[in-house]
Amino acid sequence: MIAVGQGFDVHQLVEGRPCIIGGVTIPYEKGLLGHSDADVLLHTISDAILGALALGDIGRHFPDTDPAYKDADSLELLSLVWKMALDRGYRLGNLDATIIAERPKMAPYVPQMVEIIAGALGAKPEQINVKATTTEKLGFTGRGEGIAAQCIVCLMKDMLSS
Ligand SMILES: Nc1ccn([C@@H]2O[C@H](COP(=O)(O)O)[C@@H](O)[C@H]2O)c(=O)n1
Ligand SMILES: C[C@@]1(CO)OP(=O)(O)OP(=O)(O)OC[C@H]1O
Repeated sequence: MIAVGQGFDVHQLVEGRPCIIGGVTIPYEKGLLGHSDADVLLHTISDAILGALALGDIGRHFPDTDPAYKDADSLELLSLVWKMALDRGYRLGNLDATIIAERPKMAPYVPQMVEIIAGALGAKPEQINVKATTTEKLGFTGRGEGIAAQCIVCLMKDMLSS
């Protein structure tokens, strides 16, 4: 059986916060604002996995009103989400994600992001694609007010498992 899911997330860029994307702390003058560490890429991947499992979204499982998730490490949240997939007998087929940001430049950090995501999902780097695009200075991403990310995942399980 194959299950696909998609995710989309946005976080505002502000001064005085670290810029953590795909588990990598990127040197930049601003960082992403959120209840957690605001890792927009790991959030969209988590949402895509939850989508494939028909389990809602990360806000449902880790509410932003719960102090337990204040400054939470999104890699830990992704690991909890991935356990939900494993518990249901799924493994990763592949994952394709896009970071939408005018700045900072993501390309130098993408290989490290892929390694981190593959590690969290027990996958090979070949199963993970992370890419980035600007919006040619248009819109909130183009003005550098925020960063968006989207993702699609394909999960697979043996027809004999429930
Ligand atoms: N924040 C970003 C945005 C883009 N890139 C890389 O630059 C290439 C060109 O981007 P365009 O928006 O002009 O298509 C793109 O292919 C990305 O590899 C980046 O590293 N960081
Ligand atoms: C990740 C959570 C954790 O409380 O908080 P935020 O960092 O605000 O991120 P968001 O993308 O709004 O998702 C909601 C929450 O699950």
